[in-house]
Amino acid sequence: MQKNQVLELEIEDLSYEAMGVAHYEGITVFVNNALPGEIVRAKILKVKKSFAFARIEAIIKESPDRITVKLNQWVQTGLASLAHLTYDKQLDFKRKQVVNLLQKAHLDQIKVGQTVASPEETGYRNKAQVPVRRVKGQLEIGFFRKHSHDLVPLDNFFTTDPEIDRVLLAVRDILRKNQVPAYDELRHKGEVRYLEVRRSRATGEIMVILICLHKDFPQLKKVAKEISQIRDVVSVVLNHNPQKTNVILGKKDYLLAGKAQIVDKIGDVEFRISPKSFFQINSLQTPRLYQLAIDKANLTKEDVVIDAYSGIGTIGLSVAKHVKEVRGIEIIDDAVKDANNNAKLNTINNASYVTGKAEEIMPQWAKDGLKTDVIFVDPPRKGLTEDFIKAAAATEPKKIVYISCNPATQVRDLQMFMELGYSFEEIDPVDMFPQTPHVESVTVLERQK
Ligand SMILES: C[S@@+](CC[C@H](N)C(=O)[O-])C[C@H]1O[C@@H](n2cnc3c(N)ncnc32)[C@H](O)[C@@H]1O
Repeated sequence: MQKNQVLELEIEDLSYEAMGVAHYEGITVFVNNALPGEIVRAKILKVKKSFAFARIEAIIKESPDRITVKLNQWVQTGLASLAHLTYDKQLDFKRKQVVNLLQKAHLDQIKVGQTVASPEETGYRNKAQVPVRRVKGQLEIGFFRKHSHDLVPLDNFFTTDPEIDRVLLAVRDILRKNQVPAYDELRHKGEVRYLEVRRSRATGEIMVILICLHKDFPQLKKVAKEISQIRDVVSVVLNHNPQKTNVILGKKDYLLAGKAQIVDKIGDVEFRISPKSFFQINSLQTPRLYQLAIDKANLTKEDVVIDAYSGIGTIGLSVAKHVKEVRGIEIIDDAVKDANNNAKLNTINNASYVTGKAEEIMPQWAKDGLKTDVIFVDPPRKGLTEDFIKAAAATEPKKIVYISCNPATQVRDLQMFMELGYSFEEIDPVDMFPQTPHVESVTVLERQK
């Protein structure tokens, strides 16, 4: 097989990154935008030892599950790389990810529920973070083409709340009008690197964050004032990122206009959200995810609960009214301050949060003899560490509720809990990210007597 060769391929499967999978002369070929059951003519873009990447030149036989996507760029950029598949089949694809992982781990007896559909299939995101670059002489916002830093200009972000799109475009036009230079990555020059916009579904409040190379530039005051006049914008913040790096956010935030936080709600609990706070991005699906976890945990008024990887306290504060006490652990100090303030804001007196690494605090608590009834974990994609898992098991909770945004690390961690005397019967996938291949999943581990 050679680069630029054109081959006829039969697509057998979808990879976990939503690429069509075919085989040719013992080599696995990943074909962008192709669906199982399709026969395509594809051009080879890159060849490695045992796999290759290809692009569709023509679809010879089309899948009945393919739908026409209004803007090809949504799929090309990875913004919505599953948008060409019907929503029902997207849900099946996510369930199958979990089934395959369990099979690989020889856990075929575990039941996998149907993926819980999102109430909204598009326009569900409460936050957008988009690059700003100069394209053909003009400041543009958009998304990078997959595996590159070429900006594809966009004015409709499809999975984002349309009210956020409205503000993104208004800010883009203000930057253009005031001739603010976009960031130039090659020369490490210019001003605005990214735009972030967050919107509360509950209150309609909008926060705009300009992520900039310098913390000041000549047009900044005027630009901030004009942005603050866009309808529903209540907070304008500058995040200063002077580094030559792919990391989006810098360390420092400066309030330019309005308030430092916006208020959102999950169920009946209010949350103040700061620029850097992690907040689940699918506003309507989040309460369903938490309710599922709460129902599965069968909480009682006597329970002492740990909320590990707690962010601004969303899970712990949502369960506080069902239990005796909640203790949270989170690594980002600002998020911990927000969590404790959010407890006060909602007059929740039985929840408190501490700053630290969950894998260090948990062993300490275990050593101090803490007895807990239920531990909720909601770690980042890399999952839990061995130290955390051992310490969690050593505190002997009756149940461990594991919410995960990466079923691969979740299944790995569940196997370790099994070795330590815990078992589980079922995993429930929940679709928090329609049109993308991301899978969220929930399971409850129970201690064996
Ligand atoms: C997937 S988020 C979940 C946040 C929260 N439970 C929610 O649903 O909004 C994971 C959180 O874990 C935090 N985190 C990452 N590594 C951590 C660690 N080693 N110890 C404690 N928290 C950590 C992150 O800062 C982030 O807030």
